[in-house]
Amino acid sequence: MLTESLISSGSMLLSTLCIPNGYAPSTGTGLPFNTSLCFRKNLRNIVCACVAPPPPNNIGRDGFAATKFIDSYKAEKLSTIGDLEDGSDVLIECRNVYKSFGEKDILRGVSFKIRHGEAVGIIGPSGTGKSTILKIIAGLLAPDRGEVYIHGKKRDGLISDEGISGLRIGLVFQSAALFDSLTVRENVGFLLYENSSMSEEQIAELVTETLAQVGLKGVEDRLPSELSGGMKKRVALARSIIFDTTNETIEPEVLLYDEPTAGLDPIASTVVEDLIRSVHMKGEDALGKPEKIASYVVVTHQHSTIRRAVDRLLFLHEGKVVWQGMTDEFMTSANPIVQQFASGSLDGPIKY
Ligand SMILES: Nc1ncnc2c1ncn2[C@@H]1O[C@H](COP(=O)(O)OP(=O)(O)OP(=O)(O)O)[C@@H](O)[C@H]1O
Repeated sequence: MLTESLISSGSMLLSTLCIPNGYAPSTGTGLPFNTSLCFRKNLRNIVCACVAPPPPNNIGRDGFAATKFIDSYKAEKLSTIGDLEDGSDVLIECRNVYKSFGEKDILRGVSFKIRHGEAVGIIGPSGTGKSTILKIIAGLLAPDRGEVYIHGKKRDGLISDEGISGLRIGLVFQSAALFDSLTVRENVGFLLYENSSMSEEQIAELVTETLAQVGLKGVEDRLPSELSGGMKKRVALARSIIFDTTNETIEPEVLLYDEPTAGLDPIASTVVEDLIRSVHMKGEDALGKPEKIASYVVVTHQHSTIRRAVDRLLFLHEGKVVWQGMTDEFMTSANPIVQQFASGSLDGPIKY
């Protein structure tokens, strides 16, 4: 069961995150709980429907606002994605977020927005606070200062906040964080067994379908210990994308991936990178619009993941976003911090 300090209120969240005795997953993060966090109260739908990742406000080209891009984008897309000016397509915003651990100041004024439909990567040197910012977005850690807005609503505490709803946020940990004593089927269907009114047969069928989506077949009855590292990551991915199909409201979803390809060989990395892309843009409704448009954020060190799985990058260094831009700008940036990181050089402003 989750500790009181993490879940102070919000019965829905309590039941969502309740972990039966003996099922504690190994998160590798010191966090004693499951990875998918669902917010189901007071549902509100997002009305905009864009397939292509919309450009962010104030995309920095080495610090300069990309006004030209935004202007041309506005002319082309405003009719379909809603008003960029009023921020209605912003799902998550971190505003001047600070976080320290003891004497260590990790985040020192981090600000950015994640818009509807975006695929965003967070990169930066080790220990710079990338995982910390994901945990703050997911509501697993509270910032010391600054604000986090989920769907336009300020989050005052942790995941238990009442009134933050209509947005499903999943965090896929660096380690797959599966429950060792549960089968793959039970791991993937965990939240549905716990929270939905679906029958066991329906869940089993959906689990099989979802596993097929991530390229796994016939592994439902295996235990995590019987899977390779890459397979475990795919099972974790399946768990994060499974939805209650009997629930009429499809919530927009933001998935947060913490180093999803760490420790994988290049081909397994490609498989996971392509999966991350594919599971988010699938499905069309009767009007041909995407059924479930998700945004996602990937923390990664891998160049292949940057190239294949994300469109926009935030570069975190010394507790701040020091650069942001589109992925194709990353390799050509004149910013010395970015250049050093992209080339892996020992010479430059980043000191180890
Ligand atoms: N719960 C915690 N208690 C104390 N220190 C912590 C805690 N969580 C993170 N830290 C410290 O904060 C710093 C940032 O950690 P974080 O995992 O966010 O970095 P990162 O940028 O994701 O690193 P990496 O790229 O190596 O995974 C590290 O020095 C880490 O040891």
